[in-house]
Amino acid sequence: MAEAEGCSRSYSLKAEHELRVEVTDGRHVYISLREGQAEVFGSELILGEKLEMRSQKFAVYTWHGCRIELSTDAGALEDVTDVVYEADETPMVAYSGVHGVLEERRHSANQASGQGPRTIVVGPVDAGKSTLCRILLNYGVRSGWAPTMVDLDIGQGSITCPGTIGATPIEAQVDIEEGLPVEVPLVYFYGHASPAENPEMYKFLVDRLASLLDKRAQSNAAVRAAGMVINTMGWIDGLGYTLLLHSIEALKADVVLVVGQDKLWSQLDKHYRTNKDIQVVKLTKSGGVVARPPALRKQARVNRVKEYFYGVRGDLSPQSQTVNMSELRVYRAGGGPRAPSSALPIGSEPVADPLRLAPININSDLLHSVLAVSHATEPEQLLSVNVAGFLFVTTVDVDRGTLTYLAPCPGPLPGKLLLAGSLKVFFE
Ligand SMILES: Nc1ncnc2c1ncn2[C@@H]1O[C@H](COP(=O)(O)OP(=O)(O)OP(=O)(O)O)[C@@H](O)[C@H]1O
Repeated sequence: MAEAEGCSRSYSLKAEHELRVEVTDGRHVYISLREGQAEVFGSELILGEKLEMRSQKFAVYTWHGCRIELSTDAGALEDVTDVVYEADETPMVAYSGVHGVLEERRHSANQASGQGPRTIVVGPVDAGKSTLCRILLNYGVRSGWAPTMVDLDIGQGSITCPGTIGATPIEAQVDIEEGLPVEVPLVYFYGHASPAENPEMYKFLVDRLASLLDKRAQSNAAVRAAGMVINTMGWIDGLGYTLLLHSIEALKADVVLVVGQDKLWSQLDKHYRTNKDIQVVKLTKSGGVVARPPALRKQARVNRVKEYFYGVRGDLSPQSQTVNMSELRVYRAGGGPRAPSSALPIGSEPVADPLRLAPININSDLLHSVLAVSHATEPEQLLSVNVAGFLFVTTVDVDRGTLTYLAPCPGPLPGKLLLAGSLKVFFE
């Protein structure tokens, strides 16, 4: 049978327009800038360079007009994309205005050897928070800074595996094909997909991350002046709102960007009205943001774990290793009682201590779990020390007393202590 031929289509975009492309899951399309200038979420396209966009939902935006070509290896564009359309209304002018304000603050901080803007992006799910963070980070990089990206969204994990919070300096524009750089991020393992599982532990880890970032900023004037861009989770009601306030304060955010919900903006604006150090700004959500139903969100989590082990392009070779269970020491937080009943007032129930670490028996419950390998040398340090990497449990053989895991690279583990949560994913 003859192979299907590829196709290409050209799009001429007017100034301040964008081409929105939703690549079908599991498919890819190529984009290439043919004339003018354009960017994808703040990362500039290079004239003539052909980029492969896999399963991504993205927009090519132009400030002054451009010509873009979309092409396939085989078959029609419609076979690999859910939708492609041009939009003339975008919030990019407002986003660029925010960047202008952050720039002024960075320059003032630089001159005074002070702290640059610590910007936190908040809003409901599917508001375009991660996208706005990426645009602001890219604009910061293009202006010569290396701002710190902080990710508090444990559900998706834009820096590394889901179930974590972390930070990484952004020194170059975010790679359009690969996403955020994953080298040397500072990562803490929370281990669950929702902060509701153990809110005290979530707060503890945010505090820990914040204090390390403070230390880093204190010792480096350039890092301090460049500031931070902080991405948050989309849970903004009840406990979610309380955790959001905690994150704003722990990370000493002074610019709060609210995307996609007037109610949240109004709540935060009221809450910080008397605080002259915190500016709350309302921003419009882009009409291009693609909503993900819970099933797709779950699938995105699985894909993210898979990417950690196999790479975005599937070009990494994780190692499968089988070890005796006795060689591993796995702990979980939040297990044991806070105090024995006898020590509590009559009638009160012992409450589980959310930060207590307890060793766990290795059995089939751990199958398909993501485990964090800690840099900690003692179990007591497990929550306060960042993680070195992750393992994925593929087989537990209770009869033989062995456990088989996937690790990103061969050789001995960088640490002997492991942390487990409730995060499980299923992939072949
Ligand atoms: N202008 C746009 N055109 C096309 N796709 C877009 C545009 N803006 C954002 N998207 C896509 O919409 C999806 C959701 O956006 P994003 O991840 O930024 O939202 P979020 O608020 O961070 O989501 P979450 O609820 O997971 O926190 C992403 O796949 C993103 O690439």
